[in-house]
Amino acid sequence: MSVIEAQGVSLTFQTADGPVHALKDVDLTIGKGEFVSFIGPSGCGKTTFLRTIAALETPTEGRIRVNSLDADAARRARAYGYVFQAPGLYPWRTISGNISLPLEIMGFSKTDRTDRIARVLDLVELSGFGGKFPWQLSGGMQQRASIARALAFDADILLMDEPFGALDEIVRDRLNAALLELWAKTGKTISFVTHSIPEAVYLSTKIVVMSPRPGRITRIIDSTLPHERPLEIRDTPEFIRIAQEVREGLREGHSYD
Ligand SMILES: Nc1ncnc2c1ncn2[C@@H]1O[C@H](COP(=O)(O)OP(=O)(O)OP(=O)(O)O)[C@@H](O)[C@H]1O
Repeated sequence: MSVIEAQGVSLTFQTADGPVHALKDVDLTIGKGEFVSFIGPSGCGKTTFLRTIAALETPTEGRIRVNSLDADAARRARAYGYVFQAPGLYPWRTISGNISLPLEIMGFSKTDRTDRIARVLDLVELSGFGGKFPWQLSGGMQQRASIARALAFDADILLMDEPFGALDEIVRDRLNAALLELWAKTGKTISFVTHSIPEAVYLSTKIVVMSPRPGRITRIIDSTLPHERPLEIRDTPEFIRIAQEVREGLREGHSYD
């Protein structure tokens, strides 16, 4: 069953310096429970594509369907949680208070909010930190809190825009493993933007390689790795082969010329 469907999506920004072709003829189907990573150099349209799925941008051509709804209707139906590059937590609210905010806006009852906050804090292994303020937590913990916030209203889709890009490699490794565990536990469909080849290969069931000017898909790679992935899987020949395929895809798009 397809959860996200893009058909012939193009998006051109009109700027003072002329048109910028952020997306060109993007066709993609994401099935239920898939973990799809978008990889490509700066400016290839990864963020724009995620924002288009979330109805934060409107395609110039083509169409997007999310859970069989158009992108606007899906946004109103709260079909997904969105995790941004920076945690974006309000410093004057505790971690629980930050997770609670969207739930308050959506009109969840106090009891329901308390239950949901406890459940998502547990999912991201932050139980016991709900009463802390963001500045009392490390960068990795803050990013986990922002994931908890996106999970709290239990949408079955998670859109993640390079959530671990600013973190050091050790923390990132841990969060990658935690995210896979969470994905296995919840069965959510995840769209994930990254610049990192190992991160894309480690996490994904499908890797979408993109290239800039105009932003387009150059290759879609279905992962042959098993769903169960200890971090050591990164040293296996199969992992290295898929990473090589991603690298070739990037080169094909002349991304690093
Ligand atoms: N609101 C906007 N107005 C004009 N141009 C824009 C706008 N948003 C994005 N762009 C341009 O569209 C292109 C795609 O940008 P986008 O941010 O989607 O790329 P990206 O692959 O996510 O890059 P990065 O990896 O640096 O985040 C870029 O050339 C960018 O400058």
